[in-house]
Amino acid sequence: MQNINKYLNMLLVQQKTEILEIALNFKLFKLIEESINTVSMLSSKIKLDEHKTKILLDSLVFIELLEINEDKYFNTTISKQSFIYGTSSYCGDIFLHRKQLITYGKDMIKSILEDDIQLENNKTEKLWANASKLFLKQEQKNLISPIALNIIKNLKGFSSFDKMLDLGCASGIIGLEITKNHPTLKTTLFDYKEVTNIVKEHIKEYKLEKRVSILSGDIEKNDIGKNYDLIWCSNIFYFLKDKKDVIKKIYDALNPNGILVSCHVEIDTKNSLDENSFFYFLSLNLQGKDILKPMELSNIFEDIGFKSINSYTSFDTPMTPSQIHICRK
Ligand SMILES: C[S@@+](CC[C@H](N)C(=O)[O-])C[C@H]1O[C@@H](n2cnc3c(N)ncnc32)[C@H](O)[C@@H]1O
Repeated sequence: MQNINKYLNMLLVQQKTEILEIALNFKLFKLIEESINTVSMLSSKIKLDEHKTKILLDSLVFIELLEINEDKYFNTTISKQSFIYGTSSYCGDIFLHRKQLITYGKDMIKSILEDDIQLENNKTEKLWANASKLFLKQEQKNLISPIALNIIKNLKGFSSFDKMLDLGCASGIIGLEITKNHPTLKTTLFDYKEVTNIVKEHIKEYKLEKRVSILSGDIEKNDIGKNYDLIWCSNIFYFLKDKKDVIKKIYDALNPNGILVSCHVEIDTKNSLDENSFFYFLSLNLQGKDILKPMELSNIFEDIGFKSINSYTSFDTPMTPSQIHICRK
């Protein structure tokens, strides 16, 4: 008889995520970095009894976020890099937000058994605007921009690009980081109005008011500008009713030889390597938003008329691998 440990072990993941959430909310890694790093010191600082504090710390050792040496706890390289509250590379809110999404997703999953639950559209814009202030800003700055920069700096002709568009920019940080890394590039950041109100603040933070402007609206209904040498477009196609229409709009907005870089999660339901992606997108999928199938985008890019399409998988994108398509007009 085969054992069922694979399925029983799935239940343990929840304990680990709860522990990390508690540690982040206590700003525990910051305290440890400040040498408040014994059970008794931490217990009095976070006002938790010593027995429970020790359990919390030992749990974090098991998930490799802390190390113990004699009676002192120390941050590991990864917790130093990503979980010390207040540092510029802090990614704690990304974890907390995604945990919240997954928890919210549990209700969606129940819709398999119940009537349809749908997100209202006007709420969606507000949700993206709020996410753009904090977690998406952190995620774009620390996790996606380095990948985007690496792709874009290596594009032939990058130094002579004049105009770029970041379509569905959310916090706008990806477009801002690309602009910051080019001496003269002029950039348009496009998203819903409620979202671009937040983007304005980020343009000021980067002091790029002279080179970066905003266009607001609905990608499917409104003008996205023209004469772009480069269009960056990541993680937006899942939300569109007619992808082909929008991709044609992108094509028309590019200069001859202009480049579209598309970065999205594509899921092959028959490929076990896509298991995490499938489950991450499960609640969105249940809300009626299509997951992208392999080849779906590249077929559209080809149909629309892109001359060359260079595609590969990036395993560095947060949580799930993404398919990168570099398409030249
Ligand atoms: C998942 S976020 C991706 C943000 C960013 N491109 C990234 O990769 O981090 C999706 C963004 O697309 C925007 N978006 C989705 N559908 C849109 C539409 N129809 N019109 C304008 N913006 C849209 C959302 O407001 C949100 O900011």
